[in-house]
Amino acid sequence: MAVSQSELRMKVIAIDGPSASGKGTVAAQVAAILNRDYLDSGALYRLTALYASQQNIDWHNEHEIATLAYKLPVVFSTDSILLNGMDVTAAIRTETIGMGASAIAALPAVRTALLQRQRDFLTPRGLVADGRDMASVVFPQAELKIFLTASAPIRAQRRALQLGLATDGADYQRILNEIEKRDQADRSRTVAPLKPANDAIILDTSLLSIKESVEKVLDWYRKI
Ligand SMILES: Nc1ncnc2c1ncn2[C@@H]1O[C@H](COP(=O)(O)OP(=O)(O)O)[C@@H](O)[C@H]1O
Ligand SMILES: Nc1ccn([C@H]2C[C@H](O)[C@@H](COP(=O)(O)OP(=O)(O)O)O2)c(=O)n1
Repeated sequence: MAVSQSELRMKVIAIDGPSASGKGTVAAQVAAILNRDYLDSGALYRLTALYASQQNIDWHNEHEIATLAYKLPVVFSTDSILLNGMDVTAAIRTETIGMGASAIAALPAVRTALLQRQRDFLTPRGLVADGRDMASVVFPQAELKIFLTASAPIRAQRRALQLGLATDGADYQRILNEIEKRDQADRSRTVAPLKPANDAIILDTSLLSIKESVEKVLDWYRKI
């Protein structure tokens, strides 16, 4: 009997999860080991938020931001991201832009505008994609779906270390507050909220090293 399109498994490993859980790090390493492309979908939301702010467009202006998102002039290369010819690799990583990304990500027209752009990253090489809705919306036929998480205090410590800040005191507390605020916003929105897909495997990395987290994903991949 013929297999319908909806039954076909896509050569995609979807890795979703909350902020600073390690999705990007694990997804990029798994992609390199399996010789696949890597999609950092959050970067597209961050780029859209940055582009809007550069043009003084309010992050709640759904129509204008969706229009920008459709024509985002972005070039991804191995170690940099160019927006309109400008290197914005570091500029999109600030927590202000993270909050902006989270705000515009709640607008349905913006998500629709970025949908095809994300799907276009899939080539015959295969893809490892990280974000919030890789498994539920963008690649529902992904061959493996992981929901990567860790406790909020551990994620805040990881983010602090990543930014070269102390893992206690005022900086840590501010990062923890920002992480919890963004998680809450991403979980409670009506479109594509942050939550594990029904068929996702939950990987809590609170007590795991990066190497162990990558190994877990590869172990599951070998079993599919
Ligand atoms: N399992 C882990 N154990 C310890 N640190 C980790 C682990 N996974 C990721 N990290 C570190 O946590 C930080 C945040 O990871 P990142 O991949 O940027 O998260 P996300 O993409 O989910 O926001 C990075 O500095 C990364 O090296
Ligand atoms: N697939 C995605 C990816 C990101 N987003 C939104 C929600 C997030 O708070 C922001 C930023 O995402 P990003 O993955 O870059 O953020 P973190 O690295 O996890 O802190 O974008 C989304 O709604 N859907």
